[in-house]
Amino acid sequence: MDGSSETNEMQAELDSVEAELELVQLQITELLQKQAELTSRKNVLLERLGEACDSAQPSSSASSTESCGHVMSKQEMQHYDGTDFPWSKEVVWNLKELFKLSKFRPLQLRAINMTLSGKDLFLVMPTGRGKSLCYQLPAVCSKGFTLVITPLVSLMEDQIMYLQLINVPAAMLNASISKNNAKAVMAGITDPKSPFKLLYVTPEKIAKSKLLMSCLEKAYKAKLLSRIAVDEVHCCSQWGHDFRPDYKLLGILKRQFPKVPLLGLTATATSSVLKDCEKILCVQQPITLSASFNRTNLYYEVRIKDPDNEASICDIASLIKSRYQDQSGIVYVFSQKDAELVSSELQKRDILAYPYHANMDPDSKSRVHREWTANKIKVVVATVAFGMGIDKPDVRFVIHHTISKSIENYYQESGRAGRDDASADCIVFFGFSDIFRISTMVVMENVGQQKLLQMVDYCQNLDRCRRSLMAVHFDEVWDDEGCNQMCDTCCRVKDYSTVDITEHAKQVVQIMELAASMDEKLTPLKLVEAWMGKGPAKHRKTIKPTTLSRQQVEAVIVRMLLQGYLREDFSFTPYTTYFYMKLGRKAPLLKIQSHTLSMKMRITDGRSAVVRAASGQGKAKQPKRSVQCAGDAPVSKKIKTDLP
Ligand SMILES: Nc1ncnc2c1ncn2[C@H]1C[C@H](O)[C@@H](COP(=O)(O)OP(=O)(O)OP(=O)(O)O)O1
Repeated sequence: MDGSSETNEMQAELDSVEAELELVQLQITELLQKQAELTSRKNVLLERLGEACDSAQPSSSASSTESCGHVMSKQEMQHYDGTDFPWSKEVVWNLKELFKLSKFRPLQLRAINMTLSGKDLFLVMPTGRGKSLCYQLPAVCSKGFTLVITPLVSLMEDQIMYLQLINVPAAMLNASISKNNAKAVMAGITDPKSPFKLLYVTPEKIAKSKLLMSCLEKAYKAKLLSRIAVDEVHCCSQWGHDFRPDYKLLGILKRQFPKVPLLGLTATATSSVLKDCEKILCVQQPITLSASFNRTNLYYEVRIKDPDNEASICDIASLIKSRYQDQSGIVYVFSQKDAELVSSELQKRDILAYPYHANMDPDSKSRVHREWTANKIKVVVATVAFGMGIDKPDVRFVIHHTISKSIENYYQESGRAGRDDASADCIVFFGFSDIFRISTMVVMENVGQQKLLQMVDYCQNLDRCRRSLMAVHFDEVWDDEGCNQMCDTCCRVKDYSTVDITEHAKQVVQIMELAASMDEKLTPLKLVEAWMGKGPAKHRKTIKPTTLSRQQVEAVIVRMLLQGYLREDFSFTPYTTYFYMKLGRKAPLLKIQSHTLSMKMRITDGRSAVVRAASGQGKAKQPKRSVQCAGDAPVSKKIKTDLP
């Protein structure tokens, strides 16, 4: 054997050893990932178990209290649920006489007593549970005024309207108010008689107005600045789902006014997001109060979306007409165009539906909002622009025509339902092509893809309680019992089985490799077609068309995407973002003989019935349609989506 062939042989062996090592590494990574997931679940369960066994804690369901740095004992916590503080009489009086409320909801009194005691606090409470009261009521019971940082002008306006109604003086500073008005408000900040109890400002104002900061400085010295409330506090963190750059500068408040208690409020922050907010806002050892996110009165359901747009709207229309006749609801859509289209299609089917999106003029928007609130309009077909500040108590359904971009977003959007604590339904229509429409939109967002895939995972799941899937995202554990059959998976008879999809997945890999060998990129639609033997002839040469149905084909592709056997690949032009499929980091594992991949699949044709009425309103029991999900087309970046 000459030297060069020996070298070639060694090189070949080295390549093969390296390839094998890479596979081993992948397997190790996969196992480590699994280990981390299980360990974290174990820890959460242990903690919950400990709480449940702790007889000193009478209620284990509704709340938990932590403090970063020091841990507050349960007794100490409970102390703040009491009514023997110097301000308690005034607090209770105002609750009843001013706010016209009969009693506190879970954690409200604790939060109010803590902030009135001067503690820095993060209050994590589901949307619609009454966070605002936790700073509005203390504001009324304190000298001077409370500074409230709010991201949206519309939110401020709503709050001020409400406060005026109950005779609580409040003011706001934002770009939309007149110069004279702004001047009067600035003067009020330093007025010892405090003409307002709450001052609402945008984070931009804090970041940009030196005059405002100097007025606040004077108010601080005169002890007129009683409290700082930062609404939607998760906007501080890039890890939150709604990062806003101006929030990052709010650390100045605690640096300039260290003695003023700060209250951060959010409906969606995880503990890591809160840790980040703590640093950004320069608060030391804040107490975190978290109310349970479990909205027990909401029924969660996922339906497969018809790939034909008109048919999908038709499905929604018949759902509304059969289940929610004369009831109030929201249909969330992906784009402004969808809002116009879906609402007009619903109107054609005799449903009083109107669109709402960011591109409408302010008058039309507020008219739709007003008339819907007054029940003159039954359904608002909206983009996510219809979000913060929507506080209609009797919303009986929130239907998503397109999936949300994350579980957190979904939780918040669907959470507009059932604020009056009566039953309400939250239904998502899950379509294959929608995944990629949204994917191109969130591609530039930090962890945007990851969050979208979590949402997809939620939708594709067949066997786990939807509540428990959501709970993970809020560091909570809600078991199936806690669901009380208030989601479709807990209601449905078991109509799925675990199917070995290894061979199918290998076929997909083969198609991808064939396309790569032809220097061709495949969109999800082209991949589906090639696998089903419908694409261009060149794709069909070596690969036998699959025997799976289109719905199953799409399900396998989604599974492979979720599990890392496939991944997204984007290509950008100034006007458009194209989405292609690529082999994922786990694809080489399929070359190993012993490696298998499985997934849960429906054993019926998808027509299994939901066995229980949805929300106690005589609904549900609707058979699931057996539909096929469409593939994709490259998505234009110019689609107006109102994504935040
Ligand atoms: N103790 C209470 N009893 C009855 N209703 C209450 C109570 N506290 C608040 N509410 C009502 C007032 C509002 O109509 C509704 C929602 O309150 P709100 O403070 O706007 O919620 P929130 O701030 O937690 O929601 P979001 O996250 O959407 O801003 O609940």
